[in-house]
Amino acid sequence: MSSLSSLDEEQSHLSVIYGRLDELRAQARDRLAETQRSRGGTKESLSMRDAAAYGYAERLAQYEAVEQGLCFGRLDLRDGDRLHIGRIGIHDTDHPLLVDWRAPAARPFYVATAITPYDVTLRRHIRTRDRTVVELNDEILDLDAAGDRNLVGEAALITALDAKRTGRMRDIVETIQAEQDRVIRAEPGGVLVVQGGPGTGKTAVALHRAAYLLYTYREQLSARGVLIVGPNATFLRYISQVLPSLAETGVLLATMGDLFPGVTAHHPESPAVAEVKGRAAMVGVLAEAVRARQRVPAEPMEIEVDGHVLRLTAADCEPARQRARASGLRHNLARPIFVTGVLDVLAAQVADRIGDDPFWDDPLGADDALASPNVLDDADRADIRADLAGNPRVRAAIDALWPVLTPAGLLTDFYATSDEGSLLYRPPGAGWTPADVPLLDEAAELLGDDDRAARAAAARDLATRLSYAQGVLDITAGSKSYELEDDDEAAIPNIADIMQADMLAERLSDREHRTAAERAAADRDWVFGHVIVDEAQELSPMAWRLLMRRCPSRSMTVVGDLAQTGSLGAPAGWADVLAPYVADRWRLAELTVSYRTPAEIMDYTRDRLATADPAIVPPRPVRSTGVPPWEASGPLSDLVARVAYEIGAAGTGRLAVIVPADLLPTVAAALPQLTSGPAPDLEEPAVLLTVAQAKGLEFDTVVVVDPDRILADSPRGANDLYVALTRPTQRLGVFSLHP
Ligand SMILES: Nc1ncnc2c1ncn2[C@@H]1O[C@H](COP(=O)(O)OP(=O)(O)OP(=O)(O)O)[C@@H](O)[C@H]1O
Repeated sequence: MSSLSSLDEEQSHLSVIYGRLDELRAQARDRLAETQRSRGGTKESLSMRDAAAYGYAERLAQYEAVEQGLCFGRLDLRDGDRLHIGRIGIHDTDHPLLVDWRAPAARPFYVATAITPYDVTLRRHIRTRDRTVVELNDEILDLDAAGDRNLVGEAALITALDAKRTGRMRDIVETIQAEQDRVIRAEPGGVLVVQGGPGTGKTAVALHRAAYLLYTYREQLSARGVLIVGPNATFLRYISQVLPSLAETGVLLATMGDLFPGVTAHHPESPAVAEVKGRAAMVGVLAEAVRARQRVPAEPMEIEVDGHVLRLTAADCEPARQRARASGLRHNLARPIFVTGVLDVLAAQVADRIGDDPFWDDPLGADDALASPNVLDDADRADIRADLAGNPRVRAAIDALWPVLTPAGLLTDFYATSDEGSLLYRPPGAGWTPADVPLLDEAAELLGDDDRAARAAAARDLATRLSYAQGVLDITAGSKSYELEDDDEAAIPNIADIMQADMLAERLSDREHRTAAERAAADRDWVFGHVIVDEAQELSPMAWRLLMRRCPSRSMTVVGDLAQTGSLGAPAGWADVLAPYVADRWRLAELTVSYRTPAEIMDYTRDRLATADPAIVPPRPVRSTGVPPWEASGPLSDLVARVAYEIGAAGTGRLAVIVPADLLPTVAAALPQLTSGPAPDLEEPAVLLTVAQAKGLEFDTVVVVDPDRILADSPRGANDLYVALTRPTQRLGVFSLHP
């Protein structure tokens, strides 16, 4: 396709673009160095300088990240204009050298067809290696040349799809297809559901959408950040490098287990337990658990104060409890109302005793007023209440009735006091699981923030920073007396001269430098500008509640495939998920073409699942390899030999063996060359995974072990097998183990 003169022409333009990139890089580097060198100034100017340094460093990182494949396309327009499309926008002094793929002007590169050419006469895909143009692919967009296929940049697409996998997902900016582009560039408002079968590019689209939204709505979104939720840590590692531009501006990649700050929730648990924890009914169960911890004494409580016994009965405390509950405040915030009520009861008992005037109805003379049986005034009563409030025994009694509760404390106690035979029973001290996170979040909502622990932690943090800052100042002051004996040198400002310890401590807190994502990760009350949920079919109703709390604007992109649902108790349809939050005000976009899995594997998958679940209809494949899947059966030794052969055939590509969860130890022992474990390194040549671990991933070659067992292992067995069979990009083997 590429003639020498076109190659030369593109090469010279590419060299100009890289030349400009080098200039920009040098500028950013110089400015960063300059900023780092400058010293002194007010607290504000120091913090502005830090922010500027951070910006330059970020820009430099971005320039580094686009070194490979900087420019990948060209559009020739009807009016004679020519646009080069690339990973970032680059301008010369007066005109654009390269248009960012996210800019509106770049859009025709992805959507123009011969039928709807958007004024494009030629679309060129430019393939480069390092800084050299190696191949051009041109499409003339005129109607006569249009075939029946509607793939944009087919040659470049097929090259990308055929490429060997590396264990990391790659960006698709060079070959985004029109149906994908529509999702990527859709308006951010409201909930957009993207439904598509395996390999239709849902994850790729979700990530590119995040990049697009941050580019286009930077003002609104970079302050609040974008949350991307994925199914597990391995998957997040797999996608984390796709778009370096995402790292710049506050995208938080997280699993559900990461979404309760301060809690690490990656402990495993059975799907059946996770299902129960995920039910919507847990909202009422937890609310009841909180009410059950708002007590009145079952038996009268006796509290000894200063040698006298005070009594609290259920009848004494009930009005206080009712008043506190009726306030509508959350548990910890309503507590002071209860405390006040109980202290009133106790103070009245004390006042009755010590203020009792035994002669109140027995006048001593003309000026002994016959008014009240009690000689105490309001100030006396206030003192009594204050004394009682500070009394440890009174405090303990109140704590027993209406304790301050933390989400973790409540949930631990709730599990430990559940029926031992029930799925929810768990002794204290067991680790948190991902399904606990929405419950912790729900508990936090019910309890109201008692932020004493957070405030104490902040105070401790400040104290540490202060002492560190003081240490820095002491060291520099000490070094001054050693090194700077000469008066002139002593005039050079030292850090101790320009900064007080508290100022330095504040700078060390790094507040201004934290991106929205970093701040969001530490703050349960953070509200994101946009939330993207990948593998959304797996989320429980409780998980949805948490996510909706993080996104009250409901600016969300929900990406998934109901046919790949593995979790028990997951929704039957997107309407079920969304109705409680947005009624029917959500949009659906469908992706219909599978870019990952070749026709031979898709045909096999459809036939294999036809009886297990005829409702599963694999998406239309975009290419074929000519290599049909193989089936075999035999003892473990045969599997070992088969896998060894496939590892050889995969060459530099990646291979995965996917097994039912309970077979993992046996197969791992027989095939030690496979990497396995809770967080396997996908960049290794060959890995061993369960179906749950393989979700969302892909490999050049996949061997699925014991498909019948995968089918039988779970009520969602057909969906699990569908996931397993659709992971390969090139070769599939299916092996049934016989003893
Ligand atoms: N337009 C495209 N150009 C090049 N590659 C693409 C394109 N769209 C998707 N792909 C590739 O197809 C593969 C599948 O994409 P992705 O993992 O995003 O699919 P998915 O729909 O999320 O799949 P699953 O449901 O199985 O998780 C990836 O390798 C991705 O890079």
